[in-house]
Amino acid sequence: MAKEIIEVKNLKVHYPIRSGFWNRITDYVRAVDDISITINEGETYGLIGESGSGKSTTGKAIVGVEPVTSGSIIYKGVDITKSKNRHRLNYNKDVQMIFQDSLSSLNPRKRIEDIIAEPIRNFENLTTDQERDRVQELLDIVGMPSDSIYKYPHEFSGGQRQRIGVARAVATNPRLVVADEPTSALDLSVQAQVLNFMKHIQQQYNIAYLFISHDLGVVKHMSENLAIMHRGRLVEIGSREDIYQHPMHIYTKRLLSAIPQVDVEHRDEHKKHRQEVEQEFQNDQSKWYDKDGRVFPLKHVSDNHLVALPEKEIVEEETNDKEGA
Ligand SMILES: Nc1ncnc2c1ncn2[C@@H]1O[C@H](COP(=O)(O)OP(=O)(O)OP(=O)(O)O)[C@@H](O)[C@H]1O
Repeated sequence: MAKEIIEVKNLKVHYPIRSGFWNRITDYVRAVDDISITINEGETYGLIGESGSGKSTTGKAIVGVEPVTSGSIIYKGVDITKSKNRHRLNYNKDVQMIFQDSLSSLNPRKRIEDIIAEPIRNFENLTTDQERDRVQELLDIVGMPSDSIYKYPHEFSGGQRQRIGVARAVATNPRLVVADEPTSALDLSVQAQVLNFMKHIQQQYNIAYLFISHDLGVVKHMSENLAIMHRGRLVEIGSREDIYQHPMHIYTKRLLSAIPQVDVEHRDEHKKHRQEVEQEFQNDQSKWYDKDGRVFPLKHVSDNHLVALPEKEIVEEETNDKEGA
């Protein structure tokens, strides 16, 4: 059975909105609103949703760079949102992040050697020679030439910088890497290369990824499990098969229909399907949200497949399944 590495329970990150003469809090942006996910050792867990759905905030809260409003993040049996002691220190070593924009996330004034060595220096006491060997080894793992250590981030292409970002993220030998849209700024062909070597590193070092993306197409062959996020909430959670073969929420179906079609023969058919799904999504919004305009809580449709629909809809889905069987 898969061993879990991290359990996020009822996570909320709310930002106050202030207004008026006294600058009082009048409302909150519910960037993350009651999210629960479990990531297993060595797996890729896809967190998917459109811009503004709360994916990055979830990722940053897990890494610990965004304050949590409520909820818990359990690592090795400890809630790290409450623990500031040595458990927390190990957590900072074991959980790392890769960012979308490698140009702004890598310090432009530092050489690659220092960029990659920085996280190692925070947690280990290596001699200069040991440290250089380690950096060389990491560069080798991500397929970068050894003389890269003397260079600066602007001397590399986007794809190469992303490799350097990955080398930095895995430098401390982490158990979980939160990868926030790591390929979305790259050309398609480079995207595939980066995904391939991320997969390769994962297998070699048994790293789990929380892979954040707006595109269900990108994570299709990477993720064992996926969570679909919308308006700060989860609308569907399931295995790769659940999400790609049996999507239940209209929002998941909409994201699936947005995957670009390479198959020229079926392009018109795909376009028509996309329009139908979009129409369904727009037509009956009241069906997908509660009276306050919020996404419904998740409910089980099978052991690991959960969907955010009103009770009535789920019963109908189950009945249909039985009828079809
Ligand atoms: N520091 C902040 N203060 C106030 N609101 C914020 C803050 N950070 C994020 N938000 C809001 O929270 C919501 C979720 O943002 P978030 O960046 O997590 O979404 P996202 O799904 O990652 O989108 P994108 O891919 O565009 O980054 C958005 O409405 C955003 O404007």
